[in-house]
Parts: sequence; C-alpha cells; structure tokens
Amino acid sequence: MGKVRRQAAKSSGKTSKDSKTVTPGASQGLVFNTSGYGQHILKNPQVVQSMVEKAGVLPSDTILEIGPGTGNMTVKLLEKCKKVIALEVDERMVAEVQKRVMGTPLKHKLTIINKDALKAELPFFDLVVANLPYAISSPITFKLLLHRPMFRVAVLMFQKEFADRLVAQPGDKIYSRLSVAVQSLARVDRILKVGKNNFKPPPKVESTVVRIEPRRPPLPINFTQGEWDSMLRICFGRKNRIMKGEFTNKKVLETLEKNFQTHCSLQNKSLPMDFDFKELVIEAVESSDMAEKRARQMDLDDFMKLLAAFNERGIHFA
Ligand SMILES: C[S@@+](CC[C@H](N)C(=O)[O-])C[C@H]1O[C@@H](n2cnc3c(N)ncnc32)[C@H](O)[C@@H]1O
Repeated sequence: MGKVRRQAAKSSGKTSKDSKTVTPGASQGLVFNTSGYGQHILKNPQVVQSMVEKAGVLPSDTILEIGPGTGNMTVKLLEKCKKVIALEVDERMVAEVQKRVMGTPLKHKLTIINKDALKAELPFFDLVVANLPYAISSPITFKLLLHRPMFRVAVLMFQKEFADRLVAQPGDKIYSRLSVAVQSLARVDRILKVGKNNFKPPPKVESTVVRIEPRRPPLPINFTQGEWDSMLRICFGRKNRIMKGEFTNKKVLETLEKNFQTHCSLQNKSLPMDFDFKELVIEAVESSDMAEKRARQMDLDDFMKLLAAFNERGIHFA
C-alpha cells in the first residue's frame, strides 16, 4: 500500500469495516460512527452542488456514482440526468438511499447495485461523480480510466495528498508514477478544496475534488498499458537515479533480457555470438536522450520517447 493510501487508511478510518452504526434519519445527514467503509457523509450542500455542476450533466446522461452513502449527491444527480447507477458495498446504505427516493418520481431513474465497486463489472456510463472511499482511490481511478467505452467526465473527491499527486508536474516534489500514469490517460484538474468539517463524521484528512477528462483521442502510443506501467515502475524505482543507471541495474537487466529472449524466440530470431544485451539497453537509453535524466524531471513525451527507443530495439517490458 502506498504512503498516501496508508495514511488515509490510518487517519480517516476509511478501510476499517468494524463500525456498523447508521442512525435513524441518516437520510437527513444525521449519520454518526459510520467509519466502516470510509463512511464520511458530505453534509455541505454547496460542495454537493458544486460537484454536480462541474460534471456538466446533460438530461440524456447516465451517471455512475460510487458509494452513494445516504444519497445526498444521488438525489441532486437524479434531478439532472436520465439515469443514475449507484454502486454501494454496504447494504445499510443501499436501504438508506432507497428509502430516500421511494415515493418520489426520481425512483424510476435510480438503479442501486449492492456490490464492491472494485469487484463489480462496470456498466455503461457517460459521467462518474463520487465522494470516494479513499482507501480505494488508486485502483478505482485506473478501473474507471481503463473502462470502455470511455466516459466523458469524472468528478471525484479524493484525499488531498492523492489529488496533489494526480495533478503534479515534472519538477514537483510529489511528481510520481501515479502522476504520469494517470496523465497519460486523462487531463486532470483540481477544482475544489474541501475541509474536514464538511463531512459527518469529519475525517482526519483534508479532501480535494478533481475533474478528470479522458484524452480524446487517446495518446498515439502503440504499446500496451501493461508495458507502459512496467516501464514507469522501473523509471520511478529510485527517483534520484538517472535513467542510464536505472536500466543497467542488474535485476532490471535480467528481467529485460528474459523478455527480449522470449520475443526473439517468438519471432524465430537468432542472435550473434558476441551479443551484449547491456550494450543494447544503453544504446536505447542514449538514443532517447534520457540517459542523464531522472524520472522526476521527465514529462510524458520523454517517457514515451524512452519506451519507443526500447521497443525499436526489440526490448519489451511485458
Ligand atoms: C465517503 S462516503 C460518501 C458517501 C456519499 N456519497 C456522500 O458524499 O455523502 C463513501 C461511500 O462509499 C461506500 N463504499 C466504501 N467502499 C466501497 C466499495 N469498495 N464499493 C462501493 N462502495 C463503497 C461507503 O459505504 C460509503 O457509502
């Protein structure tokens, strides 16, 4: 578990599933002691309103909401769109939302699926709007971004530190593999800071709402997501190492050479007797002009250039 997620889990209680108390009247925002599943209910209607507005909802939209909780955001979304599909892991919360829309015209537009969002198959959706349980921030973000067909816009609330990493740029202290991986799939903008007191019960961390818009068309890259992720993992392995050092590390070389041999044998290619794999790796890194650079200084184009230089020489990461 990464540092930010560990901190979130520890300080907001967003991963513990031990507390089971939902008080009567939760649908009016009167929720206490609901730390299980990260149940920090957004009680400020202005924040709810602002998130809904930033999503740019059209009357024809199907919206995915992850973790509707007691439904504060759900009802606002239902008023504006064709359909809301809500994925909620806690059956008590499912009952709360159902109770809230029961007997209103909105109920026909709502489908609630009582499942863990990480395990459920995602339905078709145009937009995704959610005050997420922070413990699942990273896997759910990638699950959404890799879902097809691509959604139009996501408006998501994260722990502040996680959101900061999503928008970080080369040279920023917190620029990381997460920043590059997400920004290669989407444009990410920070839109709202949200203090602890906007929630009931208040978490121990600050929050930030971000707007995510998938790249259309996607980046013109002809490598797989798995290969891209594996290369970024190596690049950010030790942030202060220059790329030449990172890729001539013994373990990295061993893995890459194994992949190289597999690809060669798949293509029935034989290698000269005096073939030196390390030399080929150095040649690739140098030809990309990244040999002396560190991951924290490299932008998206730099990483793409580097991967292309490896691939041109038959070096693959997966
Ligand atoms: C931070 S609360 C947000 C509640 C509500 N959307 C709001 O803004 O007031 C997170 C919600 O996500 C639900 N949840 C937690 N883990 C989940 C998971 N893996 N899949 C689906 N829902 C989950 C919790 O039960 C809770 O209702």
